[in-house]
Amino acid sequence: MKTKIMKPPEWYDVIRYHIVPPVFMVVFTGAVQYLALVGQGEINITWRLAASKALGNSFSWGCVALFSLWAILWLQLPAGQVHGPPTLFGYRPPYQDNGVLYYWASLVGFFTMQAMWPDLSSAIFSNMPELLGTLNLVALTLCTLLLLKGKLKPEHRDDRYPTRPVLYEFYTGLERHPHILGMDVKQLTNCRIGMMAWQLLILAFYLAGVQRHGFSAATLVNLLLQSVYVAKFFWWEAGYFSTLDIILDRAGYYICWGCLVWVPCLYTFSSYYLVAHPPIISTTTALLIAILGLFTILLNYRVDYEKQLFRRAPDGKCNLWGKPARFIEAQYKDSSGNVRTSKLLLSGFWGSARHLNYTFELLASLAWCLPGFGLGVWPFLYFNFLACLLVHRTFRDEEKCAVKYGHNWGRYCQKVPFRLIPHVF
Ligand SMILES: NC(=O)C1=CN([C@@H]2O[C@H](COP(=O)(O)OP(=O)(O)OC[C@H]3O[C@@H](n4cnc5c(N)ncnc54)[C@H](OP(=O)(O)O)[C@@H]3O)[C@@H](O)[C@H]2O)C=CC1
Ligand SMILES: CC(C)CCC[C@@H](C)[C@H]1CC[C@H]2C3=CC=C4C[C@@H](O)CC[C@]4(C)[C@H]3CC[C@]12C
Repeated sequence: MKTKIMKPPEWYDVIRYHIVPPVFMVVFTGAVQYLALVGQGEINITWRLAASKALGNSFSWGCVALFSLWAILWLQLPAGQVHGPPTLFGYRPPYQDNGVLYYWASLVGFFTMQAMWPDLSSAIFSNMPELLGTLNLVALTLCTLLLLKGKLKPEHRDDRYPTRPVLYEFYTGLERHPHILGMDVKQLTNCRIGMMAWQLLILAFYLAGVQRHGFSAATLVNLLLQSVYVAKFFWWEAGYFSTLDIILDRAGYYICWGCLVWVPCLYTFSSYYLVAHPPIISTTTALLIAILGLFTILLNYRVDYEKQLFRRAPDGKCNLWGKPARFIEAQYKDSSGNVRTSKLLLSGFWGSARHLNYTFELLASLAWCLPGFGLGVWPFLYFNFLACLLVHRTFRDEEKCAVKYGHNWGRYCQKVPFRLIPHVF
């Protein structure tokens, strides 16, 4: 059975290639400057006020330069290497395998600086609009360089695709595995800058909140849950190199600007908001939220781990939930037309729904937003964004699998009919 690919109507292409990218970029880039002011409790947000912060100041440029150099340094130091999955042309991208060490070293560095300058965290909070302005400028410059590099000096054959409107290319990016100064750009932007900025910013916001209002169990739970989640990311970093962001997405505005600006702004927003708007939930409620959050983070990790364990096991031979793993063998063709075989797991969590990792991810994010309960909709901004992102990503991922595996993907979907919630959706 062949998968029939329908050609979309012309108006759809006009919207997709000409309208969506510029509109999204203007809205998202502007939203960051707006949100930075909302989080600080600013009531009169005007264009003039937002624009006055958008160029940054000496503090923001200093912080961004120092932190970027630190992240770059860790990608230049001698370290072990891990490889991502081969591209259709057989290239296996190498990555530095020192994420856990980088995570702990960054925390030690931050605490040392905080001890030397006790006002550091409060200064980070107050200068957040300028910090995001600086990150915006740096990220937009990087995306421009990536576009030029992709046009003039692409590194791999797989990265060629038909020429599209330039703003579309700027938005999606051109190359999948570009290198600058010998570093893998996505490892730098996604893993080392975006994820570590998330950790350091929420820590700074927590300390700024304590300096303003004293200790609160709710803000501690908000910090702890996200810290466990981010630490888990660095522990699992090698697994991240097999995800859509790395194997499918190209390095452009969506991924690189997203990790350099959107993650520091939106992913940290629940913590940022709590600095100027102290939580009102009780300590007991905070404890219950902590238990819910830790449990869902663990489950999210477990789903990813089951796939990793299965894919690494020779011939897929491993035990899941006390029984030998069951699977479907699915053939696909690489770019040279060679038929290869992959395995789709039918046991454990992957036999209950096709994307249970997303469901637990969403519940975990709800847990760290809940300390802001009673303070309106803003503390839940990240949860709402993530719900849209993950539902969209479910369809994007399944489209990729349907094209790759053809009727075998259909067989898998028949055996595991639910996407996110068993027996519901
Ligand atoms: N906070 C955030 O913003 C986000 C967090 N995440 C998290 O990142 C992690 C990784 O997510 P992501 O990469 O999106 O997706 P997955 O880890 O779900 O990976 C999807 C891929 O796994 C393979 N696959 C699908 N079904 C099976 C199966 N039954 N058996 C074996 N392999 C299968 C397919 O790739 P193949 O071609 O190899 O077969 C598919 O493309 C998750 O924990 C997720 O929650 C994800 C997105 C956003
Ligand atoms: C243009 C923007 C509004 C959208 C930008 C989206 C990106 C910033 C995010 C898209 C997918 C996200 C991630 C995927 C998987 C991840 C693994 C997880 O364990 C940690 C988080 C993350 C790296 C996450 C980071 C943000 C995205 C790249």
